[in-house]
Amino acid sequence: MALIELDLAHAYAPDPRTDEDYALLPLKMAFRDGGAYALLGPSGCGKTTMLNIISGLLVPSQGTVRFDGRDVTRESPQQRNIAQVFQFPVIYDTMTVAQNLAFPLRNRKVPQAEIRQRVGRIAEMLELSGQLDHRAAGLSADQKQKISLGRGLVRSDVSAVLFDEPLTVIDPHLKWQLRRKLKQIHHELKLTLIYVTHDQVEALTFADEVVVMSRGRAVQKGTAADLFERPAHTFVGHFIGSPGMNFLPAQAVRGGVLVNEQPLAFQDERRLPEGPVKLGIRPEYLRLGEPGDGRSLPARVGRVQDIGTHFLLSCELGPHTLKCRLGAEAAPPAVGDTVHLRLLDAHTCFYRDEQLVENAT
Ligand SMILES: Nc1ncnc2c1ncn2[C@@H]1O[C@H](COP(=O)(O)OP(=O)(O)OP(=O)(O)O)[C@@H](O)[C@H]1O
Repeated sequence: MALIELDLAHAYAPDPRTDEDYALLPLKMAFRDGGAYALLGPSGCGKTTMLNIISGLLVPSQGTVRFDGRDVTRESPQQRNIAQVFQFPVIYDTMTVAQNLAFPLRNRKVPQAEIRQRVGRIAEMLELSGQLDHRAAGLSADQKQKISLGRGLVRSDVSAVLFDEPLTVIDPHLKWQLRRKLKQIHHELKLTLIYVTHDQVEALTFADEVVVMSRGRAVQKGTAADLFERPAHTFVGHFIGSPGMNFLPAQAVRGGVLVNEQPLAFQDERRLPEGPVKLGIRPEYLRLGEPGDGRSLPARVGRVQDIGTHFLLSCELGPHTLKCRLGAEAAPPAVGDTVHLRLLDAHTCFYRDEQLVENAT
């Protein structure tokens, strides 16, 4: 396994007459030895490009890739000792499950006893022990993809295992189980895993740290809590959470902020640079407050959805909509009511030029 360091950018077709059209904007990033990471973002944001640069399937148009300090930028996946699992199963139908799992080890001339032991362990972890002697041809797409996952994980000497949306073909129920299983396997085998997905639940359940990407830019790398509590960019606020963070234009003034011309007081001491800001608050951190408490914003309830465990209110504040998640224990307000939405201080974030403004407290 290896510490992986990227200091690079990539353009597929650099155009010398204009600025290069970057699929990956200049970035510096490290993946620690033994960590579980996810690259998360919408279609076309550059996830696969980054993964292919890490694996060696793609050479970046500028910069370097280092494994444990060694420059591997021009080395192949084999030279880098990378295992990869793709969206669709890559297995040999004529071989048995055991032979498929053993294949990467045989290729490396691993002793027979060790192959047996390692294949047995991986099969057990992925609940494939009962099918080891079955021919892969007769198995379902789910089972075949499990074998692909097993082949990716079977070697203990790899620098990293890279997964590109590996659960796409998997049935939703099994997907949930496999996600947890992968996390458990990571815990036991301590391999460096990097996992590409556009599904935030998948990324957040699997990874210790998630790299959120948007339009070729890695906008934040952090734990699930970092991304939820302190999105570094408004994109992360929108993208993470269901629904995402609410944003309101505001004006930072001495001693507080103005929203819709209304002063809003915070109990903790905020010292924001004065001027226009965007206020960000997650639906989970809005409560029903009292009129005139100086900490709440009046809004009109536009919609109430009963989600079972909670109510989701859509409240209108002038031209803006604020989503508010309320516990199901109390009766929710009715559509058309005026409510006073109280913002929980510690969970309120401020943005300037879409970037988080850190509080000087
Ligand atoms: N071989 C290629 N040649 C030219 N442009 C490419 C090539 N592969 C990807 N791109 C472009 O680079 C950008 C990033 O693509 P990439 O496949 O890395 O995104 P992604 O986040 O993995 O998307 P998806 O989730 O749809 O796979 C996109 O604009 C894409 O059109």
